This record gives sequence, structure tokens and C-alpha cells, in this order.
Amino acid sequence: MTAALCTRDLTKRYGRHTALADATLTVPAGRVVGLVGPNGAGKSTLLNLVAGTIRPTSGSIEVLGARPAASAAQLARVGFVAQDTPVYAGLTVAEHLRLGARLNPGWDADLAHQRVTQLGLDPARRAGRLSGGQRAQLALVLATAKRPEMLVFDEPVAALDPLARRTFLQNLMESVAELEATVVLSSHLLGDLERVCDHLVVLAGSRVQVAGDVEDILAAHYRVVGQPGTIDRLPPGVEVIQARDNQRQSTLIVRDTSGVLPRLLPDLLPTAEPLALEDMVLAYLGRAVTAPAAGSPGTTVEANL
Ligand SMILES: Nc1ncnc2c1ncn2[C@@H]1O[C@H](COP(=O)(O)OP(=O)(O)OP(=O)(O)O)[C@@H](O)[C@H]1O
Repeated sequence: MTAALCTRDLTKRYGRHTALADATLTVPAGRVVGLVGPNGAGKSTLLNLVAGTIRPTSGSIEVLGARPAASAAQLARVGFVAQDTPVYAGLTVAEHLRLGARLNPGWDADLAHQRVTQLGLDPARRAGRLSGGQRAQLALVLATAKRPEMLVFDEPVAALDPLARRTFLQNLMESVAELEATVVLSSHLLGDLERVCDHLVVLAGSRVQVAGDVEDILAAHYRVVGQPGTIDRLPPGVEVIQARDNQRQSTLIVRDTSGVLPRLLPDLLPTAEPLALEDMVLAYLGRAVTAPAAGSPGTTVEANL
């Protein structure tokens, strides 16, 4: 398996504040990765480390087998659209394309023009006069026309209405298919991520809570409903992510990576329901609220996505 992104104990501190702690991740090439977590979880920090705009305090990171931003060639392999879809307000759409061509050795002018035409963007219009959705689309065109092997987006759809979001994500998926690139995108909108992502990283309190292919993650999690005290019957190796108890029953969301639950407690499984991705993510975020955030003992993180 070729890893597009590989981090080991990746940590970024700003003074005494830890923005990202001990992140160890392996993302296979070709995945569309959704990065979720509440405000301040460390998502932008991780994406900026991937793009090479900031350096780690400790730990290691390899993107496409090399140190991020290690050379001009490495920079050309990664397309990064930072938060708030940065484009130059005073430049026209056509001027953006000319700038892209000048700055990127692998620039695909045909692809850029084809996308701009498809999107109905007026080449003579200044970026400052485009709508939020059109600016996001222009940023996507610029990032894809350099034909990168990895595309990194920091909350690309945050400011878009539902229709613009859907159009943007459709275009993103078309670009991904065309480039056969790995994509990493952060969002608070789980429904959007669920639609386009096949790999998930959940960050909260500066730490990776869970990461992996969506299918594998879902296969390892169960919602178990049993009698009060069920939690005490769980075998070692089954981790409780969320527990809700009342006098009549106990509802648990558990992680069972070794598959012992169906074997050791088959009676629990008739009541085990398939878990929706959103419920699983919220369970992890709820757990992070009660656990101390990295580098700041006793503090809590917000759980609202
Ligand atoms: N340049 C910086 N200097 C100091 N602290 C920073 C800096 N950049 C980020 N932080 C802090 O690091 C933590 C993680 O920030 P980050 O921007 O990575 O979070 P995020 O998950 O992207 O949040 P949001 O969803 O609000 O964009 C926050 O507590 C933030 O205040």
C-alpha cells in the first residue's frame, strides 16, 4: 500500500499551547479524506502541516513520500486551498488563470479553461465581484489545474448555501476522478463529508480520536442496548466511547477492533444496531468534551460541529 500521508507523533505547539498532539496517521493514496472536529480542534493546523506552510514542533510527517514543501517539485505535487478560499479580489478570473500558468510548471491550461467555461465563470470578472460559491469554484479550478497528486482544502464549503455546496462537491469529485488524486478536506458538515469521503479523521482536543477507512471504522463500532450494567460485561478489548444508562436499560457505543464482541457476547448483538457515521462521530466528540484537552489539563473542548 502506498501512503499518501504518513505522520508519526506529529505535534505542533504555539508557545505553551498545543494545537496538535501526537497525531499518528496513515492515509493510503487515492482516498478522499474527511477531517472533522469542533472549532479549535487542530484541523487547520494539521492541514497546514500537510501543505508545508508550517513546520511541526516534533514528530514526523511525509506527504507523497517526502517532507512537505521540501522543494519546488514537492510543492507542485500538492494543491492547497486555505480557509476562506483565498483568491485575489482585484484580479479577474482570466488573470488568475494566467498567474496559475506562470507559477505552476505542470499547469493544465485546457483543464482550467474547460472548468471555467463549464462553471459559467466570466473570465473578465474580478474575483472580488464573484459570489462566495463562485470564488470557491475558482479556487478549486486553480488548485486542480496544477494537476497535483494531493488536494488539500480547509473548510471549502463553509460559506456556501446547500445548492452551491452540492455543486462544489460534485465538481470536486469530478476533478478527483480526472486527477486520480488523494484529497483531504475539513468540514463541520458531516452529511457533506459522508457523501464524498471514504476515509475519516476525527480530531478533538488537539488529538486524533479515530481515523481510518469509513467502512472499516463503521464495521468496528456498535450501538449496544442491554440491561443496566451491560458495561461491566464487556470483554477486554472493547472500548466504550459513549455510555447512557437509565433504570431500565444501558445504551452504549463501543469500539471493537478485534471482533470479540460477536463471539463473546452474542446475546448483545440482536439488539446491536448499525451505527450512523454521525452518531459515531458525535460520540467521540462527546467523549473528548469530558477528557482534558492536550497541553491544557482540566480544560474542555466544544462539542458542537
Ligand atoms: N498561529 C497560531 N498561534 C497561536 N495559536 C494558534 C495558532 N494557530 C492556531 N492556534 C490555536 O491552535 C488550536 C487549533 O487551531 P486550528 O485553527 O488548527 O483549529 P481548527 O480545528 O481548524 O478550528 P476551526 O474549526 O475553528 O477552524 C486553537 O486553539 C487555536 O487557537
